[in-house]
Amino acid sequence: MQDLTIGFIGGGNMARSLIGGLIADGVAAENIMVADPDEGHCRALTAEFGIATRHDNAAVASTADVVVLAVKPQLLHEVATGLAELAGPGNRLFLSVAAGVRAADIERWLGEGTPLVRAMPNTPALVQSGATGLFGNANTTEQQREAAEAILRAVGLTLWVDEEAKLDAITAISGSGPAYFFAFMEALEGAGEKLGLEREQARLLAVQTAFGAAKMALESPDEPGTLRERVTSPGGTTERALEVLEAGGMRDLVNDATAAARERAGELADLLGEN
Ligand SMILES: NC(=O)C1=CN([C@@H]2O[C@H](COP(=O)(O)OP(=O)(O)OC[C@H]3O[C@@H](n4cnc5c(N)ncnc54)[C@H](O)[C@@H]3O)[C@@H](O)[C@H]2O)C=CC1
Ligand SMILES: O=C(O)[C@@H]1CCC=N1
Repeated sequence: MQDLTIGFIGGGNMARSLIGGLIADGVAAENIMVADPDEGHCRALTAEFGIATRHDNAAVASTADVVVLAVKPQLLHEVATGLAELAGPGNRLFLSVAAGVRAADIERWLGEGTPLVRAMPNTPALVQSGATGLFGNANTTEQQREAAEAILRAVGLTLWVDEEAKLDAITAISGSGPAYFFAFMEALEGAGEKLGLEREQARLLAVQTAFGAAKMALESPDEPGTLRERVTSPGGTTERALEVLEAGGMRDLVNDATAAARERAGELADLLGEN
């Protein structure tokens, strides 16, 4: 992994998160390059991580062992067809992080036989606490799968799926998931303010509590349900609050929200796969 050269096509939020995590994990800045038409994004990445940036996708892809496709799903067709000369059977590995674009479509755009891994990471990769689902097409070698996994493992947890459709579920749970937890933190911060705390105090308490709960849930042998029960004294304050959340349909809401996200991933795949 340390010797791999990694070329990012697109240097936005997700690329920045992955690059930050890779650098923090000890990958040399010389082994990472980014192509992005946005001068501001390029300058910011060079200033923050000391990596080289270009405006030319092919120039970056041609020097990379692994090409990470990190543009918006709607741009992937144009970007992939522009890199077709650098792809193909037995050639470098392409690693797409785009939500809702199927491996078969990306392979068709790059060229049949191209080794391709589809990944669904999330932005906590920036602080090496990401969660990524991975799916490799039939053209990938064991070594290439290991390379893809090593890149994503450097920034958090990785998990392979044997059916590509499961990536859409992963998108709904952990790809989009950080936004749900941030939204909950925002809500808790606002609620704290309404209850008379300073905004800053409420934010700190909300964020630290989310962190503490996540750390406990990760480190404890007990399930989240058991940890929840331990906070909930019979006849106490937590019980009263949870009753309100349950009565408001919290679980149904979470089911509906994640089903909607998964459906959107499928819609995007159908729409973008028409190209
Ligand atoms: N943001 C997130 O939490 C996650 C995003 N993803 C996926 O990552 C991909 C990128 O998303 P974000 O980073 O959020 O978007 P973004 O908009 O922050 O970044 C996209 C970057 O691509 C650049 N770009 C535009 N046209 C280009 C071209 N022709 N060639 C090269 N670069 C070009 C833009 O200037 C921008 O810097 C998407 O496909 C998304 O589905 C996946 C998991 C999580
Ligand atoms: O919202 C999106 O479409 C992307 C994919 C997962 C997180 N962000």
